[in-house]
Amino acid sequence: MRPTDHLQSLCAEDWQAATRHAFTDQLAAGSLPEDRMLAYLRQDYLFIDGFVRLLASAIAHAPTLPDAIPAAQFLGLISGPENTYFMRAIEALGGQAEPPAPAHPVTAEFQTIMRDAAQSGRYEQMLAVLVVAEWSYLDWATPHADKADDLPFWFGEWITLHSGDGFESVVAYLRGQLDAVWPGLSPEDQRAVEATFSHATRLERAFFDAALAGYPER
Ligand SMILES: Cc1ncc(CN)c(N)n1
Repeated sequence: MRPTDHLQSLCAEDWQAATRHAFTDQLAAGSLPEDRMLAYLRQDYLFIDGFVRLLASAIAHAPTLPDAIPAAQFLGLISGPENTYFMRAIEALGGQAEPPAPAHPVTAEFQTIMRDAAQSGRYEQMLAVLVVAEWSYLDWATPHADKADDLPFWFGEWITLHSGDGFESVVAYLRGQLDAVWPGLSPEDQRAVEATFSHATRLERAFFDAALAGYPER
């Protein structure tokens, strides 16, 4: 079994809940209330801030230039077309990206694990969070790809950004990096990757739970 399949199997229930979620089902059906999509995008824009820094750290820790290049190209996509999508969608939904929204507790926890992974100096820890973030989005978005063109752009482009050949190759690359480093890790470091992978998957599920509920005060 590939190491990344092993990691996913350890948190199968959270993975299933995160990738077959009512939030994304409603998004793909076009029935998600616009205020829920706006609130989600404002929280996710906070997530992207930490994600960009984490991806930059992974680029810095990749063992060779060929290992780093696909991540560097993906960073260009996030900071280019995806960033522009956030700007356009938040504005079209009647909101504003600046000043940033206050972070919901789930968003804050995500920011913490991304910062911890980025600052750990451990490539496999960075990859564990990156693989969950991109693979889980590919998994939920792919079954809805054929509906994207018929939806308002704030729903449709969010599906398109996370499906198709280009995004599949991003996920294949990230999984390939983690699969490649796994056999060289000590048992202790493998357990640490398992913990981070499961934590990140739990947070992906909780992020959609909170967005579906409209970020109620706790
Ligand atoms: C919380 C979360 N996880 C993953 C992704 C995919 N880039 C995202 N935009 N937001």
